[in-house]
Amino acid sequence: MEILFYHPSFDNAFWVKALREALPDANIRVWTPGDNAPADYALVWHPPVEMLEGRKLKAVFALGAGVDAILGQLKAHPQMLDAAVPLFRLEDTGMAQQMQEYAVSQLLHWFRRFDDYQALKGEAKWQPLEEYAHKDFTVGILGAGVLGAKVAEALRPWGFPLRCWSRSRKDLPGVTSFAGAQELGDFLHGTRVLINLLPNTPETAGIINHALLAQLEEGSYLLNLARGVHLVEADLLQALESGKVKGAMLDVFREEPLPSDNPLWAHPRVAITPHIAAVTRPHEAIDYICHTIRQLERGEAVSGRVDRARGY
Ligand SMILES: NC(=O)c1ccc[n+]([C@@H]2O[C@H](COP(=O)([O-])OP(=O)(O)OC[C@H]3O[C@@H](n4cnc5c(N)ncnc54)[C@H](O)[C@@H]3O)[C@@H](O)[C@H]2O)c1
Ligand SMILES: O=C(O)[C@H](O)CO
Repeated sequence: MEILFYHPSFDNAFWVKALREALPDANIRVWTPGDNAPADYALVWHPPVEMLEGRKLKAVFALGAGVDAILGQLKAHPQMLDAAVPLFRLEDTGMAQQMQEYAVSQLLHWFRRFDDYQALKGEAKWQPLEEYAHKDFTVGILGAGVLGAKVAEALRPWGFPLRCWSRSRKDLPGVTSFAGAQELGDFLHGTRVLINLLPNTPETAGIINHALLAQLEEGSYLLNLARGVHLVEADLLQALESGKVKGAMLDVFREEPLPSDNPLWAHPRVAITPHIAAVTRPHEAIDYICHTIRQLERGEAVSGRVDRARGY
C-alpha cells in the first residue's frame, strides 16, 4: 500500500515515522513536487493541486476537522480529485477535549465577571460586583456536531441553560435542540452566550452578522471557535459599541494571521487566540486514519466521510 503525506507546516518526518510504526506494511512518503508515482491514499492539508490531480486514489484524509479549504480548492480546480474518491476528515481525535477546555474556561471567566474585575484592576478599584445568575446565562451552541455536542456535554454540570442549533434535531441530554433556518430566531432569542462550532459552508458563511447579533440578549458574549468567515467583524465591533455584545473571544479570523492593524486587536472587550482552540493531535489522528484505512481495505463501513455536496 502506497501512502502520500503532505502538510505545509507539520513536522513531516515525525508524522511519517509515526505512520510507519502504525502501518508497518505500507510505504509512506512525503509528497514533493514532481512525484507522480502511484499512491493508494493521501493524507493532506492545503495540498497543491498537482499533488492529487489525475491520481487513482482509494481515499483522501484531511489532517484536520474542517474541510472548507480543501473543498474550496476543489471548487476552483474540480480536476484535482475525482468525485468518486472519498474524502475523510478528523472526527474529534483529541479536538473535542480541547474545545471543551476552551469553552468552559471562557464561559466561567465571563460568568464570574473576571472581565469586569480585570477592567477595575486597571483603575485600581476594589469593588465587588453583583453576581450573575445561572438562569440568565443561557448558552447557545451553533453547530451540534462532533465538537458542539462535546462542548455541550462539558457545560452541563455547571448548571447553565443549554441549547443548540443544527441542521437536524439532536437528542443531547440537558440541551434544548433547535433545527433548521426556521428555528434560528427561536434559538437566538434568550441566548446570552453564543458559541460557534459550525462548519464553513455557503449557508453558514457570514452567519454571525448584524441581524443575528441583534437577536441575542443585551450584554451577550460571543465565542467563535469555528471559522473566521462565519463572523462579520464590522458587525461585531458595532454590537460591542452598542452594548448588545459585552465581550467576545475569537480564535479564528477572515485573514490569518490577523493583521496588526485590525481593530479587534485593540478592543478592550475582545480576546484573541491564534487559531489554537483545537489542534490536530498526531497520535490520535494517526490512530483514526490507520483504523479507517484498515476498515476500507476490508470493505467495512467507516465514519468521518465528508459529504462534498453538503460541504462538511
Ligand atoms: N478553531 C479551531 O481550532 C478548530 C478546530 C477544529 C474544528 N474547527 C471548526 O469546527 C467545525 C465543526 O467541527 P465538527 O467536527 O463539530 O463538525 P461536524 O460536521 O461534526 O458538525 C457540524 C454541525 O453543524 C451543523 N450545521 C452544518 N450546516 C448547518 C446549517 N446550514 N444550519 C444549521 N446547522 C448546520 C450540523 O448539523 C452539525 O451539527 C469544523 O468545521 C471546523 O471549521 C475549528
Ligand atoms: O479544522 C481544523 O482542524 C482546525 O481548525 C485546524 O485548521
